[in-house]
Amino acid sequence: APRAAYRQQTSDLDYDILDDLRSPRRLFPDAPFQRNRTGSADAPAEPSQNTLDSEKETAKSNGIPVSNTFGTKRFPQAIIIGVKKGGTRALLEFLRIHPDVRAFGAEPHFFDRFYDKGLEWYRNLMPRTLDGQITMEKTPSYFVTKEAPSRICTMNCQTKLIVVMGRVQDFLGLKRVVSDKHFYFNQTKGFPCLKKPEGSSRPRCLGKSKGRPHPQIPSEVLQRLRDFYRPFNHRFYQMSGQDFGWD
Ligand SMILES: Nc1ncnc2c1ncn2[C@@H]1O[C@H](COP(=O)(O)OS(=O)(=O)O)[C@@H](OP(=O)(O)O)[C@H]1O
Repeated sequence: APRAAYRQQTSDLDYDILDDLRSPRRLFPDAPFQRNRTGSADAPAEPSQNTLDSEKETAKSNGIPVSNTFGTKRFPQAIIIGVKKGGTRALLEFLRIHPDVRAFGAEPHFFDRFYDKGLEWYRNLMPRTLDGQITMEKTPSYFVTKEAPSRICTMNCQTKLIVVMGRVQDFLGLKRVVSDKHFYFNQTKGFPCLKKPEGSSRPRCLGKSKGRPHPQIPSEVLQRLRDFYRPFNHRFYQMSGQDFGWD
């Protein structure tokens, strides 16, 4: 029988997508595996040594074991580095609809917490990719880790760093495959969710930790926050050449 690829881990990883994975449902449970897509990409960080040593990764889809020995584990060419609570999980999960994107599912926290484990440990976490596919991960705390940029550059200075903002498919040089037609606005969640894909599966939203109820914030606190962030926002508008109108 297929074994769990990774053991469960601490609670502060971004586990929401695992709501879908603990039962072995996936975002598109009934969709065929795209090339070498496996469950291993969705697992939490901290793989067991057995898993790291194992050449053969086995995932379960619809009760059918799927062996994945194709492709190569590569360092990510693109990393979503932030910002926290900016919709980074949604971005990664939606990008993974793209057949040329493969991602490690949980947050590996390599460049902030686990750097001493070494680059090979990190590379081993990654899903296998074929030529032309992009390997990705997301760990929003890299954005607030001062060592992260130089560490990422030590791995590969060409790594594309994504802060949730705009047209990511263009930035990654991907054909625009993922579009509005994949989503619908879910009133209960208050954000876009994936539509029912081809086949019999149901629409899917991200898990319970997304779309939390927000407290009422007193207007004077909001004003203080706006005043505080205004100069930073303006500097950012200048740097990016775009006025986001956050005032
Ligand atoms: N389409 C879609 N799907 C899922 N989540 C969405 C989406 N759009 C925005 N959001 C909001 O993004 C917030 C979570 O951001 P992150 O995934 O970056 O959080 S984390 O930093 O990794 O914990 C989280 O906000 P809060 O619920 O306020 O925490 C989500 O509501």
